[in-house]
Amino acid sequence: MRALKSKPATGLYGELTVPGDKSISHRGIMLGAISEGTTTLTHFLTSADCLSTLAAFQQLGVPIERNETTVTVHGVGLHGLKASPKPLDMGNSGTTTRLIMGLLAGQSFSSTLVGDASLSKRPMKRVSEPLATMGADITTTDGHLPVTINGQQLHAVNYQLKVASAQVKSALILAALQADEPTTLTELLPTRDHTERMLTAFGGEITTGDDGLTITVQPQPQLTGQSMTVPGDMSSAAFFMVAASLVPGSQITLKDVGLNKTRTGLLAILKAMGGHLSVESEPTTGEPIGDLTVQSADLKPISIGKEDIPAVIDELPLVALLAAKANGVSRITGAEELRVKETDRISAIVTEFKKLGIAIEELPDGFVIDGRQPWHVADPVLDAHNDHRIGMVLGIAALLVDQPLQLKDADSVRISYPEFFDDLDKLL
Ligand SMILES: O=C(O)C1=C[C@@H](OP(=O)(O)O)[C@@H](O)[C@H](O)C1
Ligand SMILES: C=C(OP(=O)(O)O)C(=O)O
Repeated sequence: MRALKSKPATGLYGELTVPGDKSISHRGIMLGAISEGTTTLTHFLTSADCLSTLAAFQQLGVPIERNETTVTVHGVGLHGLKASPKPLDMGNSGTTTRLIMGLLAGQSFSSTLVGDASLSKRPMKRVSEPLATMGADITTTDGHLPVTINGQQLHAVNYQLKVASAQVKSALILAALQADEPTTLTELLPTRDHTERMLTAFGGEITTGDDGLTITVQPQPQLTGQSMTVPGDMSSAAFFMVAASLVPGSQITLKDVGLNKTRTGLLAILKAMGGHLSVESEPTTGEPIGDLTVQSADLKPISIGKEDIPAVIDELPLVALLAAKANGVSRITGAEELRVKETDRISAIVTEFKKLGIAIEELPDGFVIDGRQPWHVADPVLDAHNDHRIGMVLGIAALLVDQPLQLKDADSVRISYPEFFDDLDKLL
């Protein structure tokens, strides 16, 4: 149990560089592993999820060294991975699991994937079924982990994705690299495109059509190791953007944050709600980055739906918190994917926000929140539900309450942001 900081006497103030992007750190290891030569990742995210990816690739025979946040991957090429003598432990990481399934489906050996209790409840058929259309031989346990993958020669497909998911898309891209012919994938909505951008940087041939939805992958590329600095994680910066917006008297600057437009839904939402936010982008050759300055503001309510969700999927608990302080009724719909994250995030947010007396109504695919109702703490013991993002949003919510609150499972922040509470203290 952790005692949370309650309402501060003054606002949040100062500058902060948040840790590296989780999605990009995972992909850096994976693409580095299947490239020829050395890949160096600077500002790598050393959270539990990314360390699960690092350990899994070491077990697949890839030499990888880490010195604090610098990781060196000695690539073995697309055909150089080796069977692991024991099951590969995915820990809590959905991204590691789904992407590695696509990669291992085309290898010349068999693999077994296991994970923790939360990950073992999350759906895996969304990946095994489309991979099966490419000839993959994957057995799940009732659609879940443990999963066994018997590597096969894969063949190309023309596939329409059934869920708006960058993890499913990326699994199919990694499988398509090993197919016999070019593969075409069509997304339902644009989702984060780090795999496409990074694959291009490593020498792969992948194109996205003018519709932004149709992706063509050329098979059997010669990938070459790269050196890259991982941008700050927008999904981590988001906690402090929301804290600074809501705690009166705040002004903070978050340095070198990734500004890929498939990830910046929260910036658009905060602006539409009347937030005080300025963005100073920096010129780059790779992923766009910039500095974000946020000041506190009085917020208006917002309505967001299906099309808005992918660019803000991991920040939706924070959108709910913004809504809980806005001067009207907000509606968040089309977000049923939240029910299959580390916990059912819709149910967890509703349960925990009700403990703070927030007027929140649960919908099958989101929430309705009336920010005009004053908060009244009904239960001071909050629960992260073993979910890093729920734990962190509750850590920010506590700053809006002037009585002591406790947090159960606070340690879950190690999954994506081990230094979260220390970094929050720096700004307080
Ligand atoms: O591809 C990725 O790196 C991720 C994709 C998203 O998941 P879905 O693909 O399930 O939407 C996101 O929620 C997750 O944190 C990271
Ligand atoms: C859903 C998340 O991650 P993953 O799917 O990789 O477990 C997340 O980080 O919020």
